[in-house]
Amino acid sequence: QLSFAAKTRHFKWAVEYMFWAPDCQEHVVMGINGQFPGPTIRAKAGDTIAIELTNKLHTEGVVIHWHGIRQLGTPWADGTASISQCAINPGETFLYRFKVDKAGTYFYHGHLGMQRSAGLYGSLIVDVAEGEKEPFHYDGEFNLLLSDWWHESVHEQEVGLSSNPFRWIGEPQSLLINGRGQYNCSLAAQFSNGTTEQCKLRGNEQCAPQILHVLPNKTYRIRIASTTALASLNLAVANHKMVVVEADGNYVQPFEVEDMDIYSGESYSVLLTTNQDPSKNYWVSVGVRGRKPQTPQGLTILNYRPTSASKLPLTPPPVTPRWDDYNHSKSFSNKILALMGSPKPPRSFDRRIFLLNTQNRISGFTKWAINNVSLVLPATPYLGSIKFGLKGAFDQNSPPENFPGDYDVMKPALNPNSTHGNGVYLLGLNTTVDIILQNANALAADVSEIHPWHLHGHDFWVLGYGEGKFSEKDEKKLNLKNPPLRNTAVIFPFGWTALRFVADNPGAWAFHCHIEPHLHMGMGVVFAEGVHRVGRIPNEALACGLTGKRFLKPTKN
Ligand SMILES: O=C1O[C@H]([C@@H](O)CO)C(O)=C1O
Repeated sequence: QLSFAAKTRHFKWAVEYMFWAPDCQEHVVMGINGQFPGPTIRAKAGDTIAIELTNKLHTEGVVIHWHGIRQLGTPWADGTASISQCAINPGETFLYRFKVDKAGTYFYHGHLGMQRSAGLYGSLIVDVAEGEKEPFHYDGEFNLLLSDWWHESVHEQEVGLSSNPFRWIGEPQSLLINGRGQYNCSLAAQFSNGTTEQCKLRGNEQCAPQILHVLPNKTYRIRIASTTALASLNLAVANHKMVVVEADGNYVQPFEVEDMDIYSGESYSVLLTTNQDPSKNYWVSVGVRGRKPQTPQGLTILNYRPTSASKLPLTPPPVTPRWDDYNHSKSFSNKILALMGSPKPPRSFDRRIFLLNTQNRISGFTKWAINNVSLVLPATPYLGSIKFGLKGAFDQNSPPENFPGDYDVMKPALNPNSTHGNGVYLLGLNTTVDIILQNANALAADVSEIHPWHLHGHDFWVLGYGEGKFSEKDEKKLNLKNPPLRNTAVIFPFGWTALRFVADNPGAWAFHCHIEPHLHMGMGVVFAEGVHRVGRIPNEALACGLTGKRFLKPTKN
């Protein structure tokens, strides 16, 4: 007798600051239950996850977002401060209870201020339901959670970004693989002509690399997710090709690559076959793309058993493609197509919103704005204020659907001034929405940066990427046949990206650049749909701002 009953998986977590040495230098990180990164959650599709999260920080609130989980029917568990819930105060506990409905590689992270940059993250892996099969075979698996790390505290970073004159955070000191990097030494020092010392690690240090132990002639699934604050990354395994099979919890048409780009907020699964000389070990390298790299590669080793793991590879680590070789990045992104049989997008849209991304100034402060509105989150979370009709909670005017037709995206703005805002795009329930993300020149001439945009509560189809300003002639380039479903998609410098989704999940949802300092500087919008259909929101999610005042008063409902 087979039992297909889904389980509820219970966890008790405490979030706290602790001393840790992610890259061999001790600093303060945000940990969960004494671990950095936080514990890996493993569940099966259809399971319910129940996490009692206690805030053990001394002076600040906290929330956790379950990145890639759509929160169907539980929008209050999305973990976005000021959007889906009130921040959990020090000493308080909040219950995150939600269903993981779709197998895939996911992660979780803080979503208040820049707490993700402070190290509040971990992996969430959903296996196929009992009795179901993945559409590919593998003998074993690994999980790589990639991040970037600064020695300056996140508090200093936040204040710098919000100061006039502006203080940029600069490039990360280290890249971390599963929370481990090496700052003052390199595993591959012998191959560089620099002055970096060879790391002398025993293997039990917090910064010692996690070695991938494999057997010859097997196929391994490597799950890769990026929760970087800033860096776009490229991953390669020396001498080995990878076959991409999953992106953001959706199956893709398998394709082979020698290296892959991964942007903050994205996840992938690749298959790697151990068909190389088993008497050797091989580098796994992670390097910076899209910004001038000033950060050494993150490294670990693929170790063929029974070869000793301490035997270093005899050749240098793979060379990361040039940071500004965008053709290489575009070629990778354009290969990602939905696996045959995946859900197809509706043939047409009900509403198309153009979102122009610009870097701006507001009274001398440096900001990012969308259609000239830089997002400042309100004190009352949108989910509650919309549901209870508390009109004073945020600007009731809809934010702009478009930008001036004569805006030159190839040049710095003629007038870089912008305004703050907190309005919401109210979407008709079950309507099909197109988003054209339009990149532009930043404040400085000839500069346009990569921005990975992440949507909460939904997956979208990526209909295409293009150069310059989106125009009518681009319409026929859109892929309606087999576009991939994702929750994160990049806009390339001076380019556009077209997305389509169905607004079928009652709730209030963030849509934002996943670069942490950019979100801090206002680079996001909020969508809401069908909020009147949302069930009973837990009181703990409402205990602040105007909803707090309302429900602290004794009322009859
Ligand atoms: O938002 C940003 O600010 C800096 C730079 O534009 C100004 O210092 C940078 O590289 C960003 O991505």
